[in-house]
Amino acid sequence: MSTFEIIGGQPLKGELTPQGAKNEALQILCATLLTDEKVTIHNIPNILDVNKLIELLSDLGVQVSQESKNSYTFKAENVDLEYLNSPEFVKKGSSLRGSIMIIGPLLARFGKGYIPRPGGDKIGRRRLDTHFIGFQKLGAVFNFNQGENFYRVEAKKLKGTYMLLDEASVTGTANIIMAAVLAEGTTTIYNAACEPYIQQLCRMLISMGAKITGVGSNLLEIEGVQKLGGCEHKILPDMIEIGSFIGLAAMTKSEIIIKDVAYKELGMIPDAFKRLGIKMELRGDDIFIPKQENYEIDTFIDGSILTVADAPWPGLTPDLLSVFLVVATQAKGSVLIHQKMFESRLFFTDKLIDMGAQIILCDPHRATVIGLNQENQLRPTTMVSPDIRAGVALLIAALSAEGKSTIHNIDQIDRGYENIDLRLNAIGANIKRIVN
Ligand SMILES: CC(=O)N[C@H]1[C@@H](OP(=O)(O)OP(=O)(O)OC[C@H]2O[C@@H](n3ccc(=O)[nH]c3=O)[C@H](O)[C@@H]2O)O[C@H](CO)[C@@H](O)[C@@H]1O
Ligand SMILES: C=C(OP(=O)(O)O)C(=O)O
Repeated sequence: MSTFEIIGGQPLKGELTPQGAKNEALQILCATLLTDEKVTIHNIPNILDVNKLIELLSDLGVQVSQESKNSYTFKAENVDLEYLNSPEFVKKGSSLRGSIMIIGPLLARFGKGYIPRPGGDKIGRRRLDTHFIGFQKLGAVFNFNQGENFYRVEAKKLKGTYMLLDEASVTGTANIIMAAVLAEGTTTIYNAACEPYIQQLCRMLISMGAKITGVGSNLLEIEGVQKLGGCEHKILPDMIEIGSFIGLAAMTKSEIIIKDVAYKELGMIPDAFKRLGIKMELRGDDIFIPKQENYEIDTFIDGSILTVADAPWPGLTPDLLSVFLVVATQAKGSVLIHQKMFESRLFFTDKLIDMGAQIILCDPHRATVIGLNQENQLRPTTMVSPDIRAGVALLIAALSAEGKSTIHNIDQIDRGYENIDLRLNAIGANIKRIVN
């Protein structure tokens, strides 16, 4: 387990360019399994989870070639389905969440898809029912071996149908879309997730020859086709990373320009930060965050305490609530952070309390933050990164705290943030990576 040693308390200044979006990349990479033709993907982030998935595809027989730093080609001409029965697959497949999305494409193209229980953040219950109920509705037979923790779906032929998803699951929707594009007839998915990740997946599939309407809405109609062809696709900038940088700038009183953010894909993220009092300016497609000595949390119109809560897109993404929480600790005013989707994502607040933050963890889903208005800085400390977003929130806290903090288990951060130490050091941070 590697560690970051951070000397915090200094403002940063400069430009940051967001990496390609982790959660889009995981979907797009799985979609390369849908064709035997060449697929070129640009702006792939160089992060742990994505690299693990690329390795898994390669183990499955996909020809992978890295064309430049962030561009790869994939050709799934000779997929080795036997690999799905190997112990190596069980080990690798279970090490990340995104691997679950190989099932839809494999089922659609080869009639079977297997996966061990996937990994990802331990942030509460993370059920997969939506995925498998969807496959069953398309005609697949589902089998879950509880002892082995192994999921299997098989189908001679998938048939389009109407389905109302039991929840707007992001990876579930992606998986079902990828199965339905090669099914016979029309599939209608209602209560579909519609994050930019899903929209991008649909755009990619359409460019491969799929017939999908309703992109961007929660009602998708997919007319199955016999075969998909190759394509070229560019991954959007990572909106979670952009949000993390906005929070970092405010908390550390830094002037930061975030380059090429694809602003119109950010949904309500910028406005949610503005309600915490963070000033920003859109310059072309860059976000300029000025140095701010203080920022004041808005109230609701009737004067009651603001709530920042997650919701399925176009609501606020749950992946940024940890960052909102840490940023609120130095704001003027109070806010209720309500993490509705996951029940174990707020426990890291203990560490912030140790650092001097005023937080009441009301229950596993809700934390009230009473901002310190930059009057008392957080104290440095030693901590362990519990999950990817709490990890980055703790990194932001450490960069704001004067003195030396240590964060262990930074693999959790590396899962989703490309060379975060080097990129932040380039604009004035002091982060040392200690590889154990
Ligand atoms: C690899 C990947 O893309 N991971 C993302 C994906 O995970 P993932 O696709 O696994 O998450 P899901 O969308 O399936 O669900 C996330 C959680 O929210 C709950 N839920 C979901 C929908 C809903 O309408 N109501 C509800 O309560 C689910 O029960 C679950 O506990 O989406 C999550 C929700 O945006 C993000 O946190 C993850 O970063
Ligand atoms: C929870 C996340 O990732 P994963 O779904 O891969 O665990 C995340 O990206 O915030």
